[in-house]
Amino acid sequence: YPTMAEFYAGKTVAITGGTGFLGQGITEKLLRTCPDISKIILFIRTKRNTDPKERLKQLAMKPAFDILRQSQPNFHEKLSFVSCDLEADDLGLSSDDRRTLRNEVNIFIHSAATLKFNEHLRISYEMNVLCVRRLLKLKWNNLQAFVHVSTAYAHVDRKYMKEEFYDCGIDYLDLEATLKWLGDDAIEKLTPDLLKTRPNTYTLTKALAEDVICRESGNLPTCIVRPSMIIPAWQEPMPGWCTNVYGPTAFIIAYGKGLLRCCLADREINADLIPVDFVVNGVIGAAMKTASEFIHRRRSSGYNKIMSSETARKSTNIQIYHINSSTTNPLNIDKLSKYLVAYCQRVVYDYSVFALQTLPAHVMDTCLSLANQKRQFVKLNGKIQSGMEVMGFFFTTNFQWDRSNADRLLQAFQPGDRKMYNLDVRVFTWKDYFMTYISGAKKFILKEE
Ligand SMILES: CCCCCCCCCCCCCCCCCCCC(=O)SCCNC(=O)CCNC(=O)[C@H](O)C(C)(C)COP(=O)(O)OP(=O)(O)OC[C@H]1O[C@@H](n2cnc3c(N)ncnc32)[C@H](O)[C@@H]1OP(=O)(O)O
Ligand SMILES: NC(=O)C1=CN([C@@H]2O[C@H](COP(=O)(O)OP(=O)(O)OC[C@H]3O[C@@H](n4cnc5c(N)ncnc54)[C@H](OP(=O)(O)O)[C@@H]3O)[C@@H](O)[C@H]2O)C=CC1
Repeated sequence: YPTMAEFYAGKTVAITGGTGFLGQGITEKLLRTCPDISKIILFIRTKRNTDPKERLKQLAMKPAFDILRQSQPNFHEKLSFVSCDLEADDLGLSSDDRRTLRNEVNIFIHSAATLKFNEHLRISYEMNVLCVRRLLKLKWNNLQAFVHVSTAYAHVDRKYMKEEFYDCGIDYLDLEATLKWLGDDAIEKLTPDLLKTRPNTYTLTKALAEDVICRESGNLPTCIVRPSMIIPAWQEPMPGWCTNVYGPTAFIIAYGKGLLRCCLADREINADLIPVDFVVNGVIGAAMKTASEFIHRRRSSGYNKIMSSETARKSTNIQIYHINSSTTNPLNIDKLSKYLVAYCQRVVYDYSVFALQTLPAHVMDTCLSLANQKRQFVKLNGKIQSGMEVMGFFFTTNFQWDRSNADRLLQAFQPGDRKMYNLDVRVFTWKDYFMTYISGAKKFILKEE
């Protein structure tokens, strides 16, 4: 395998979700560490009346690029965009942009998704599953790697996950046909039956998307990266860097602000959290390995007929990489217990929340009202509790992951790259990292010094 910088020299990379947390990290690292990369094309939609062109400008000003801006002030010249709407039939792409993508893109990274756990199944399906089907059909002429970002929690109907495809129990073609004629209310009623033991529509649709990759990617050089819960950066682009409050981040902030005291969690479980820089390295490295092997095989790429799920799973050579922490550097929730009260029994949790959070929130709001100020604590407490409801499943269930493939991926990197694109989480201690996490949340989310 070549070095990462050699591999990406002269390459055109396209990224969906480039405006998101992981996408920003990937874009920054590629530009900073692979100086001869030709171009990065970001899929950007119009959002809150801001068009993609303006959003790209705003993106280049974001903190993710602060370090890069110092060494390469003109880095934005390598960034371009295609205007998209990934929920639309034609992905919202113009015919010119389709042509550009078909002919120019060498590496494609699909990171866009809706991450809302409780999203309506129709929206979650369209964004997380149907969009993947549409992207695979783009008739890529020069593609060397198609990297699909999934999640280590895609198959949470199991307790132990290998880096392989699993039967989802639902055929996405059947589901897609059903969603076409069912109304939104009926879908909502049917959703619990479809989820079975899964906690939410997010995990179901991410699992179905993997089935799409398995059955429909044909000869395209494809791989899947499954990160666990992505949290602020350990080191890159800067310690603590983050852009959202997903996963435990909202709770850590709420805890720091004195709004959270109780957690619906089992102390025995290992929390699988992974700083974003390791995931960025995994995606960049997986693309390099997939493409290098593809170039070596000199197989023609192209879109094939859809295979049955079982045949596809038996015959596939698509590599899957678990980028996680608990396999090699576990974080036991018990270690957090001096900071908060964790209850795994529902009834005890409900009473504790009432006594330690809800009641004080009402008292505080009453004081605010008396002082003629706006009430806020009851509303905030409600948000924290609804967040805890959707996260509770993950805080009370223990999972284990095999990560042999991810370890082999690191071995495929040139010795000089193994540090710069490290995937081995044993290099930090959780105690030290948490100081970084907390100061990152303060700086990048709360905008406090
Ligand atoms: C010291 C305390 C430590 C506590 C630590 C506890 C132990 C840690 C154990 C860790 C175990 C491991 C966890 C594994 C989790 C696996 C997850 C799977 C991995 C993935 O693939 S990533 C997907 C991650 N997705 C999310 O995290 C999304 C979670 N959020 C949602 O689903 C929704 O936002 C939510 C919370 C249901 C609200 O939805 P909705 O009402 O429709 O509104 P919005 O989404 O528009 O958001 C409204 C409002 O809520 C804020 N928000 C977002 N996330 C949370 C949250 N987790 N808790 C509380 N509030 C949240 C959001 O920012 C919005 O705020 P505004 O102020 O803008 O209104
Ligand atoms: N964050 C995490 O903890 C984990 C994430 N993952 C996976 O990693 C990937 C990236 O997640 P992350 O970066 O954290 O998420 P973010 O929410 O930060 O980013 C999501 C990205 O998807 C884009 N997107 C969403 N809907 C559309 C749409 N209809 N059209 C075009 N773009 C759209 C968003 O664009 P816009 O800016 O326009 O909203 C944004 O760029 C996802 O596939 C997720 O499932 C996996 C495990 C854990």
